[in-house]
Amino acid sequence: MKIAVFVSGGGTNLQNIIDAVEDGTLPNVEVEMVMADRDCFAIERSLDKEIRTYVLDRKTFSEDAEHNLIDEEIDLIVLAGFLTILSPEFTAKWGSKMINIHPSLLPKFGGKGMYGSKVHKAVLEAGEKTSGATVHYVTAGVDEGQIICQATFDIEEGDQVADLQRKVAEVESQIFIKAIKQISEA
Ligand SMILES: Nc1nc2c(c(=O)[nH]1)N[C@@H](CN(C=O)c1ccc(C(=O)N[C@@H](CCC(=O)O)C(=O)O)cc1)CN2
Ligand SMILES: NCC(=O)N[C@@H]1O[C@H](COP(=O)([O-])[O-])[C@@H](O)[C@H]1O
Repeated sequence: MKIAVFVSGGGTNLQNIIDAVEDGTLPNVEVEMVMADRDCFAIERSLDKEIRTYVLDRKTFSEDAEHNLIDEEIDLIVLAGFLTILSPEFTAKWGSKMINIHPSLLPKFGGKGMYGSKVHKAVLEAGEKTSGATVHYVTAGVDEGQIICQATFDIEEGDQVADLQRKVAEVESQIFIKAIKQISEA
């Protein structure tokens, strides 16, 4: 299964995918290309593994990404810490072959404006006792696609944003690889 990974940030989830391919956890997955919507450390992680890497303008990302995908026979697009909202045209074409990981238990704490540490801040301010991560298909509406899998963790007394970021990263690594593996074996 040939995948394209879209990134915007540190690339922790991209690295988890690269590592899972290399260690045999994802035996029939190949990371064909990485596309970034800004300069970010995920690009370094991609170039380090000599993966074809594009850095696109976020204002025209959907159109430019579509151009790069033509004739590549990509089986799955994976949004890994990706922060640009994709066009309705792009999601209509790729939605059934495109997944995203979100750092909350959707449908809570999702949608436009809810990304990165903003999510964890909102979860803490709401007084939630648990949080987690969600893998879902991607539709025109932000974070509204069919949920594929979720993982939860307890929020402990005194937890701050950094604690939730750490706990989310642990569960994201588990469920993202699990979801990609399930799709690759379907
Ligand atoms: N059409 C879709 N595009 C994207 C989806 C989706 O479900 N449908 N998921 C997001 C990922 N995401 C949460 O998981 C998410 C990403 C970004 C935002 C957001 O509010 N972005 C800001 C800009 C932030 C920046 O560029 O620094 C904004 O658009 O104002 C919310 C949720 C990926 N794309
Ligand atoms: N709504 C999108 C969003 O908030 N994505 C989140 O960005 C973080 C960094 O990802 P990365 O380290 O893989 O770049 C991850 O926690 C991911 O869930």
